Amino acid sequence: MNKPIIMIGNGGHASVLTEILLAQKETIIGFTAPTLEENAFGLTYLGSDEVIEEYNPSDIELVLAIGTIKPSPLREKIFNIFTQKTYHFKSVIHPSAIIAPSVQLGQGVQIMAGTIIQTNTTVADNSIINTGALIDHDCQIGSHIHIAPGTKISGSVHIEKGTHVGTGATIIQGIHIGSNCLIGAGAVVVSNFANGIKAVGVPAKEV
Ligand SMILES: CC(=O)SCCNC(=O)CCNC(=O)[C@H](O)C(C)(C)COP(=O)(O)OP(=O)(O)OC[C@H]1O[C@@H](n2cnc3c(N)ncnc32)[C@H](O)[C@@H]1OP(=O)(O)O
Repeated sequence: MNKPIIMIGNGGHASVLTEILLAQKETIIGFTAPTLEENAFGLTYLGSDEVIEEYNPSDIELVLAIGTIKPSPLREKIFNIFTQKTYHFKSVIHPSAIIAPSVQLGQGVQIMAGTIIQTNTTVADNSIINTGALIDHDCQIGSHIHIAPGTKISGSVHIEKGTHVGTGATIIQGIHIGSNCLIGAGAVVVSNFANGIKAVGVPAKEV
């Protein structure tokens, strides 16, 4: 039997994940947030993140439900704090996602509706592949990455940890993008980018 879940976060991204989990008949104990908040699905407010430690790591699973719009250390920090304490982050995968059998997924990945992930691609821990994103063959998507809605990533692209690829961006084949980069919405990436770069436009240029 699946373990009951605690959601960390209560924004729009949390709502999308909650709806997937409820449709999959998962049991959600409640959610954590810094302060008492209403929840769109009537989930119970448990308190701030520290309350999680009242639960035995072997009795529950966590879902990191905080969304991001740019590189942010927060998701990585929370993931590391709780995995070091032996808590496990559940992956959330929408049933409409098409994921090739050879794809390797890390812990706590979130694969939203309408995504396609092709042969031999890897998606490492705690990354979000958001609604309708396409990732073709042999890509390496690092940990703590957000591939925003509608992004198109061609074959053999390597993206390092913590990078945000903005809504509707396109990346041609074989590109390497370093860690903690911000690729703007709608950008067309045709050249490599080093760590920490912000790039926008068609073709994408560093800004
Ligand atoms: C389910 C979800 O919602 S997930 C969320 C997904 N969201 C995203 O992926 C958002 C990605 N973010 C973006 O594209 C942002 O516009 C950013 C990060 C590239 C720029 O944001 P900021 O740093 O705040 O820049 P700001 O909005 O002040 O604009 C600065 C300039 O860049 C331009 N600009 C901003 N974004 C882009 C873009 N994506 N492409 C080209 N130009 C851009 C602006 O027009 C402005 O130009 P100007 O100086 O000539 O007027």
